[in-house]
Amino acid sequence: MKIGVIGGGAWGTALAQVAAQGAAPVILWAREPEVVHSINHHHVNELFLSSVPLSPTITATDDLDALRAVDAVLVVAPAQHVRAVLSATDFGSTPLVLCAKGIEAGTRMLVGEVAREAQPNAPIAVLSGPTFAHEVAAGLPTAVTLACEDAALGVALAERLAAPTFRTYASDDVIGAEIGGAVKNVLAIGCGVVEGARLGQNARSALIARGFAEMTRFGLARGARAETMAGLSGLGDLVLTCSSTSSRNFSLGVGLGEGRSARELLSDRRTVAEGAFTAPVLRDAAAEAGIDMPVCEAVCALLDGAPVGDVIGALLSRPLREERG
Ligand SMILES: NC(=O)c1ccc[n+]([C@@H]2O[C@H](COP(=O)([O-])OP(=O)(O)OC[C@H]3O[C@@H](n4cnc5c(N)ncnc54)[C@H](O)[C@@H]3O)[C@@H](O)[C@H]2O)c1
Ligand SMILES: O=P(O)(O)OC[C@H](O)CO
Repeated sequence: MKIGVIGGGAWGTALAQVAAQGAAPVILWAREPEVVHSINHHHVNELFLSSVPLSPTITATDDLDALRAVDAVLVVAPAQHVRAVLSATDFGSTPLVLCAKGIEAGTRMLVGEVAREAQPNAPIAVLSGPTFAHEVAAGLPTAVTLACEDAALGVALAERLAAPTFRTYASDDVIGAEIGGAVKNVLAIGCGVVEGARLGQNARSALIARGFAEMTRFGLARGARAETMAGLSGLGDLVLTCSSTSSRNFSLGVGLGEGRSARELLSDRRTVAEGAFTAPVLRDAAAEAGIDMPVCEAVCALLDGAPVGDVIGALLSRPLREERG
């Protein structure tokens, strides 16, 4: 199975490296000419993942049509750009493995829904889990969920993408895998705020647990399974992303907690913090569906510039309730 990758950011590059194990040829589309040049001439992605030498069997291109000849395409553009890249060419019935974590602004669609609209003939799978790109590219042990409604295709993709240090777990819960990845980015911003404002480890754990309850409520309402929310692509990724400044979302939250503005923190950055885009979309989708998501609402308020003390005070002064659900 020849693999193509859309997106030459850190994650697309790391996944290309995984797919190139055993000297398999991989073709990667990158938007930035300097990324194409750096990979083809120096076997490294200087711009987004300079820490790891890449397999010489990875070829970069600026021509999306070059990916029409592969057997499966990993879609690793940021969530807000997936529609544009998938609308630029016709992938026919080539399977698309969606690796972005977010919800599209405006439509409130998950990336899978966007992909089905843009490429109606392509079977869809989702790859998600606790995966810092630099660790995966360095060959550190990692496990992910590979969700696909077509069980046979899911197993084939899981086997093709597995590597000695990259373990894939097949699932048929596509929506659950997507929702975990999208929601954890928003919660990671909240945990970063707790860190930046020095609110303590107790507060961070409380936020992870209550945030997980929100993620699960939202997931179940959209048809996800509880076991998926508690798995690699849900709780697993939530814990990772809420624990480390290696996370761009957590780091954004740290900056907010230190009193800097989202506008300042997000200006001029080349790398993506998906949670900043997903947070208001998630808040609105939850409100429309009558799903209580106070932590996500708090993150939106912080992104909008509300003082940390006011937002935390409002969260803590909510009426006491049972923990259940
Ligand atoms: N980095 C990780 O550790 C990691 C791990 C798992 C999932 N992800 C997810 O993968 C997706 C991509 O993140 P990343 O970390 O590879 O990106 P990145 O932050 O390393 O790089 C930014 C990417 O955005 C692309 N981009 C910017 N503007 C664009 C546009 N107008 N159209 C198309 N592409 C554009 C750039 O070309 C580049 O590929 C995100 O949804 C992220 O949540 C990232
Ligand atoms: O750096 P972040 O916050 O985008 O997180 C990267 C991955 O999603 C972690 O699994």
